Amino acid sequence: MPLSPSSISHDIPSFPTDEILSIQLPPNPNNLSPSDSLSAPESENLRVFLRIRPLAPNGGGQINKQHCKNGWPKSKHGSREKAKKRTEICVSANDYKSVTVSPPASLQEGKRVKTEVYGGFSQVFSAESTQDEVYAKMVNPLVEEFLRGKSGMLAALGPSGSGKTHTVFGSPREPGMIPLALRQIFSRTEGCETQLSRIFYLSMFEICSERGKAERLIDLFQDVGDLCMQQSTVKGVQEVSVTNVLQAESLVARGMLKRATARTNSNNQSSRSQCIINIRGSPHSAVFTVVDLAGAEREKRTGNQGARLLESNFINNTSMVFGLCLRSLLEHQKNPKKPLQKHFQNSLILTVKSGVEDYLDTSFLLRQASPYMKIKFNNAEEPLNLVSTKRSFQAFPRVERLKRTKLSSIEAFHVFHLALLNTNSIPPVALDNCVVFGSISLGFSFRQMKGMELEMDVDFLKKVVQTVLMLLHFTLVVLLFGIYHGELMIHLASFETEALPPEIIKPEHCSGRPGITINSDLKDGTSLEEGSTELEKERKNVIMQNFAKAIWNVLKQYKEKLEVAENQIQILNRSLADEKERSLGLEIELKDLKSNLLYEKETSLNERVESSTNTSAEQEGCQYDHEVNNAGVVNASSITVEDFEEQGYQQYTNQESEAFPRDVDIAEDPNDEGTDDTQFDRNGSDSGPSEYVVSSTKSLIEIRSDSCSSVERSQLESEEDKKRLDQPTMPEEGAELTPRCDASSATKSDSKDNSSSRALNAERPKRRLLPASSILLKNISTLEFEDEYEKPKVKLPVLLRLFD
Ligand SMILES: Nc1ncnc2c1ncn2[C@@H]1O[C@H](COP(=O)(O)OP(=O)(O)OP(=O)(O)O)[C@@H](O)[C@H]1O
Repeated sequence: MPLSPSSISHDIPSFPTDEILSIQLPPNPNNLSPSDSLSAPESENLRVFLRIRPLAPNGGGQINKQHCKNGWPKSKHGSREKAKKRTEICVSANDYKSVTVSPPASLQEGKRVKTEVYGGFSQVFSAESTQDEVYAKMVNPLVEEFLRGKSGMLAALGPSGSGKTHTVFGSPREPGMIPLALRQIFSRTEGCETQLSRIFYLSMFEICSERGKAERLIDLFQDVGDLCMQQSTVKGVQEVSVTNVLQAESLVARGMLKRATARTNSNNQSSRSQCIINIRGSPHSAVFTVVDLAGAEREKRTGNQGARLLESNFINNTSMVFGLCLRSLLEHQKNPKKPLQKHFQNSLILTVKSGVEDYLDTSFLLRQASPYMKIKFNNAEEPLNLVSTKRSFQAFPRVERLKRTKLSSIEAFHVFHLALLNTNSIPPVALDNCVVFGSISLGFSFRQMKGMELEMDVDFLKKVVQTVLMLLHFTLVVLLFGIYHGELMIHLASFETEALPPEIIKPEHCSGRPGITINSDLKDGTSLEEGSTELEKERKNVIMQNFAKAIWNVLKQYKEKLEVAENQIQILNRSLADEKERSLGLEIELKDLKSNLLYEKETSLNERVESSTNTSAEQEGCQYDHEVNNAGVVNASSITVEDFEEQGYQQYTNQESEAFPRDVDIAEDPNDEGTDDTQFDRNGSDSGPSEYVVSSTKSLIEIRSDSCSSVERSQLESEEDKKRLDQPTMPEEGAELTPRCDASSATKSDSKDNSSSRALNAERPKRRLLPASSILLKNISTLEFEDEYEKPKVKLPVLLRLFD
């Protein structure tokens, strides 16, 4: 049973892109920090402290008896009520981790503001807490880390007059975090043997607004004019070396004197700038940074106008952008696969005022900042010397350049994080104006978009792989291998390793990546690099192996399919040869049938002609006793129907009657010669058909034919003849022919026979024979035929169609 082409299976599997892409790979060592490869990262939240400023005897920080220069005069209306309010508080510590914020009664009624509890702080410092307590719990760990070589940062954030500056710098009676830290630093190094180990470098500068239009960077230790910012780096900041705590404290005090402050309705000595202080151990050691941010202000509260108002706008903008940056870090928490790497010990101190008048400021800050506690970092242990390496870099790339560079999200966060935390160069830039922060934020969005681009690339690649393979199968497997393992990997690699700013290049960023080198003096970094390179090699091997396996499976499947297809082709070839043989046989059969048909036609025509000849003879008065003894086969190949029709029936009839034996017997009873029912009376040789009177009531002509005759054709012809017979000129049955020929005359005229009849027939036009032949055909059609080719005749149309 030959297989039909439709039965061939076409379910060739598509390229297993999904299988390949779902291959589980070991983690990329490039994405791991050195500590990751050694031990599980220690996750840690951003430490957020809260300090509640006590109520001032005169009403918090609003101690003005005389209104400030650039502020609206305070309204004296309702001062009694306000004095009463000053004794009320809006925030109180529940325990060392949470506070309750209660709105004033007036707000509770009108605006349905509810009491809120904020928890999760690293430590809540109540209004009664002292500077030492705050230092001990908040700054002491940072300083300890700093002395062990790990950088750290503390930033103070809060509304104006909430005690940021008081906390950071303090007063001579209540020294703040900086003086206390300096004391601790120098006290710990007193026992050191070498002088060098007791030298520390201090720098202090501020970023303030210049009439609300631009930012100014001012070195607070030296009068060297405004600092400039090059490639997002503050250039020209002077580091002053100090060898004892007194030097350091006096230096800081001098800087504080220089810092821009102004009296506002909220604070007698309100800071008008962001102030950054760096303490560095040695040229190649960690940095401890403290940031005293300018507090957000409410115009209504401060009553600022003019230059103060412009300052307020600047301060509020920077505070807002700082908050946005922290929120970006928060957003990053949603991606559990890419935790933030923390290279610095960092803390945030929130300061709030506890007065009921300050409810809005306090509530707003806590609402805004409490989520910051959820910011998580993975502790990334940093080699001691790395800080110094970082320190040696002078240029931090411009923000514009960041937009062009390709970084993974994690690296983008490194940029931001370092911008936030690396106070050697970044915070001055990061905090100086909203544009810089905004740009960093934009840069981050750009990174996220790049991440999307990567996903799109993978999806697109999948589609391309599937589509192209459907068309080109094997040939493109190799090419796709190149695309997948070459371009995609290259893309990923470039995505990850596109030039990082040198300042933030860390061993975990650089190891094993081409084009990025680590400072050769980093012994730890070098070993890490080697280990990481090996890991990456191993990872690449796994990728290659898995990919090769997938390709191998595909090729195997295709080979099987190919074998099946080849078998099917062989089967089809065999069945095709059989069909050809069959068709050849049928062709031969058809030829035979054609020749038989032709012969039959000729036979029938001959009979017609003979009949007509007999009729003519009878018409001439001669009664024929026509007996044909010859039997034979017509050589059909020498005759065609067309020739026959062209040359006339008669001619062929005559020739055939002589040349070929006939298979047709027209038997007539010799005894009935004289009384033959078929009598032809003839008036003369020239008599036309109109003169014939045929008596055919007892026509006993028997025609036996061995050869087949086309029934259909006979029927058609008989129909034509019928029409002719039905013509009114036809004689009726029983009608007698006149003149009548008797049998004797017919016998006599037998000698004349053929020659004379031939001559007559040759002259006689074709039409004149028709009535007689029609009669004959009519009779023939009523006779029974023994037709051995009956069956092939039925099949003829089918065969003919086959050879069309
Ligand atoms: N914990 C505290 N104990 C006693 N007095 C405090 C405390 N905190 C702040 N003060 C006092 O409150 C006043 C305002 O404090 P401070 O100047 O530090 O506020 P600030 O947050 O820095 O304001 P700004 O943002 O306007 O600079 C100061 O006179 C300060 O002495």
